[in-house]
Amino acid sequence: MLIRKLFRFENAHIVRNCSTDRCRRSIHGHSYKIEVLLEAHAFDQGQMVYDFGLMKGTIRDVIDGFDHAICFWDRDDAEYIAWAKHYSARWISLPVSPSAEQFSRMFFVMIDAILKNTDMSNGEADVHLHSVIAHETETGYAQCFREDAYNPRMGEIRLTDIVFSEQVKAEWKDPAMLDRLLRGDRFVNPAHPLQIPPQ
Ligand SMILES: Nc1nc2c(c(=O)[nH]1)N=C([C@H](O)[C@H](O)COP(=O)(O)OP(=O)(O)OP(=O)(O)O)CN2
Repeated sequence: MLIRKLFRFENAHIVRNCSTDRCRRSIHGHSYKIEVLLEAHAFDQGQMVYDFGLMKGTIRDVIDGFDHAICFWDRDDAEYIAWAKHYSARWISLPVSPSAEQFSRMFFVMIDAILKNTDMSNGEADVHLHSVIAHETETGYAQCFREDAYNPRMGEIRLTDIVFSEQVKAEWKDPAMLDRLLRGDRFVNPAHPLQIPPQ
């Protein structure tokens, strides 16, 4: 079974080398919608694949890091990158170009790492990330599956190569969240007593 949670943010970019002239030479923004699809073949104790509320912790925080920020490919022109960093407190440097396709891959890699580093506390069985859909506009989206996220032919995305500005990190609920993720620290979901005992 699949479940899906939708997140939204506003973000600006240029996508170099693409066919659309407005897109490759002019800074423009999008109201992104990110769909996170989780899959499991058994339920937790609440008879859910994964409680939607649990996705409003670290997963929501990392996605919200992109809100009101400018994203640039770390191979872009050095002068442009310096300008973006100077004039925008919130910026993110990416190891790949900020196309919808690469956004979906990048979020897959980040959310996959978060879930793999999370200690489940409510009997979740085999919940895992199925795919991530990045809607760039009302009419265009990209969907990343596991085989896309780690496909070197699409460019390698290492967590260490996604660099968030100090302002972005300071606005996270846990400003050390990324460092903790990179160190492999565990994220622990809250435990709670059951109202109805299991059969
Ligand atoms: N496959 C992709 N194609 C394009 C991407 C992309 O990320 N992946 N990105 C762009 C631009 O960012 C552009 O702003 C969005 O393109 P488009 O869908 O053509 O935007 P419109 O606002 O013109 O959409 P309409 O709904 O058709 O008016 C270009 N291509």
